[in-house]
Amino acid sequence: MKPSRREFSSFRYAMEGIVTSFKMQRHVRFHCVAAVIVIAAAITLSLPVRDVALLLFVIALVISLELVNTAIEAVVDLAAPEWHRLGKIAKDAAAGAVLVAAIFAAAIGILIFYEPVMQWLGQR
Ligand SMILES: Nc1ncnc2c1ncn2[C@@H]1O[C@H](COP(=O)(O)OP(=O)(O)OP(=O)(O)O)[C@@H](O)[C@H]1O
Repeated sequence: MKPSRREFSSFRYAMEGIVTSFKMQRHVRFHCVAAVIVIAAAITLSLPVRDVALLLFVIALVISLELVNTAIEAVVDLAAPEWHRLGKIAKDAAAGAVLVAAIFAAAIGILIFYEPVMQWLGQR
């Protein structure tokens, strides 16, 4: 079935959201660069498919939460340009969600990469 014009527009708007977030937020850029490095390292070290799948999952989780964080920041700035207690709660909680995902993603990365990296260093 051919995608309709409406579906194509939704996809284009979603892509615009990703690109805008990438341009606006240095944390999004940082996590995208980190993701490319992690994927390149996983390919170089020929990690098992399940490990690569888990890495792709946590990368998607962190970057998705970064995009949600951008959305919440924009909505708060629109609704409460001046300081507001609820605006602070919304922005801090959204940033906290990214932080929690990033910490667990780093922990998963260490667990997955530790042994292959040690083996690789031992061969040199
Ligand atoms: N309208 C507001 N009302 C209350 N507190 C706010 C408001 N705007 C920002 N803050 C506080 O300032 C912090 C930083 O907000 P800001 O919008 O500058 O995002 P940021 O964390 O600097 O993100 P980035 O650097 O990715 O733009 C928030 O986490 C929140 O604690």
